Parts: sequence; C-alpha cells; structure tokens
Amino acid sequence: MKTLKFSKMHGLGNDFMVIDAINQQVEFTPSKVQAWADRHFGIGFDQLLVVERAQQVGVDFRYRIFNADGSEVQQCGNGARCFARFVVEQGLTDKHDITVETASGIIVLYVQDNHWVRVNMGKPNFAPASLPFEFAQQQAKYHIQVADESLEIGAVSMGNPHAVLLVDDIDTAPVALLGKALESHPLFPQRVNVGFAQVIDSATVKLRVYERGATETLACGTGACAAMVVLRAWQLVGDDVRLSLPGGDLQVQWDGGPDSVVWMTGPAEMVFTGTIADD
Ligand SMILES: N[C@@H](CCC[C@H](N)C(=O)O)C(=O)O
Repeated sequence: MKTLKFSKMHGLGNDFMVIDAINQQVEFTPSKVQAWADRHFGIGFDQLLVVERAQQVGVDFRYRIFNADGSEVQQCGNGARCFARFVVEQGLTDKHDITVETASGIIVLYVQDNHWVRVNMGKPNFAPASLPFEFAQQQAKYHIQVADESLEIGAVSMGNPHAVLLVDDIDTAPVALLGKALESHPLFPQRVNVGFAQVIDSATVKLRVYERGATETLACGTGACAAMVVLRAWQLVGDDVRLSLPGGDLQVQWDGGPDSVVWMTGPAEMVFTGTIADD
C-alpha cells in the first residue's frame, strides 16, 4: 500500500493539510482532495497546500492550493504563512526570507523568530476583469441584487477574487445566507470569496469570511487583505489595521499608493504530522 506523509497546520483556525511533493510522488484529483478534506471520513481541512520545486530560476519553491471542494485556486494568505513555516521546519530550506510561485505570481515570506510570518502579498487589483467580475467600469462601490436584497459591495483581487460588504453587527451578519448567494452570483463567473466587515475604528475591523469552495472559515488571510484595502479605499480605515476574525487577529498594512504592496503578518501553527493511504 502506498502511503503519503502530511502535516496538519493552521493559521488562526483556517486549517490545512500540507504535503511535501518535492520528496514524494503524488497525483491530485478533485475527488481525492474532497475525500481527504472530509471532517468525518478524512483528515479534515479548509485547504490542501502542496509544496513543489519552483519552475522559475531564482525562486525557492512553488506552492499549489486546493479548496476543500477540490477546486485549485490562485492564492491563500494563511496558507502562505503555514507553507513558510513548513519548509523551514521540514529542513527544505535554511532561508528565512522565502520566495514562492503561486498560480497568481511570486510572493515573498519572512519567517520571524516567534514563528509568525510576514508576507508581501503584492498589489491589490481593483479592475473588475482581474477577479473576474462582470462590470465594465471599475467603481469604488457596486450595487448588486443578491437574494432579493440590493447590496453595496467592494470588489478586489488579492491574486484570488474577493467581494467585501459592511455590516453593523458581525455576530448577527447573515454570512451563510448572503455568502453562499454571492459566492456563486452570475456576476462572478469564477465564484468569489465574501468578506463581512464591521469597522470598530480606523485601526480595528471585525471580519468574517465565507470562502469560495470552503464555506465560512475561522479566518481568511487574503480576505483580511481584501477587506482592509477596500475599507482603506472607502476611507474608513488608516494604513495599518488589525483584523479580528473568529480564529484570531491579523495585522494588515497598505498605504493606498498605486504601486504599494499589501503586508500581512500573523501566526502559523503546526498541529500534527501523519501518514495516509494513497492508492
Ligand atoms: N483561506 C485562504 C484563501 C483560500 C482560497 C479561497 N477559498 C479561494 O477560493 O480563493 C486565505 O487565507 O487566504
């Protein structure tokens, strides 16, 4: 029987199965990923992270991301931090500044002494085509009809697509209802992650995210970056914001400049390692 070694990790409760595909031969199919992701019959996770050799010269690694529903996606902020801690702890690198190819480009990760990781998440892209989002013109706010409600949303790509809306009370926000309806709204042909944000003050935001392909998670790193840049563009927050998610806090910085990148800092935790049959 062929077996596969894996690690179970999380970033603020957004949990991952992480596989070293440099030293192991693995093939991925949507049904295999769904079976591993199952919380009753499998390992259970929001996303699968796969560590591979870089394809470009001068880049340290490549990492691929699969949602629990088996779909392969472009970016994952909490996953990026766990990926960085994984490659350091598995001895795959002795660097603490790590470059990695993702499906949406190269990002840079800095592993800090306390196991926190600071990530250069690149520039946000507000062009509707970048999500894609079927609006001809880029706007600060879009009005769309969702589940019999007219909603005002922001839309941005952080490498992956995000819609962001304001709520008065994060605890009673209809995250499951509107998240599900927006995730597969026809204006988002590749579906979308949906962030519900309550602004506490210019440096503090409460956030819940209904993730494409994974339903509501305890935290979403790209979702935190997306919410911060949309709220910064709406002039509701400053350049340095703490985002409080159900699983804990992330710090996100962006100064709003056209060439400015987004910085995200937060923890990455190892839970356990194991082996699973892979026939
Ligand atoms: N949990 C992630 C995002 C994972 C991918 C997302 N669900 C998508 O489909 O784009 C994060 O921390 O950013």
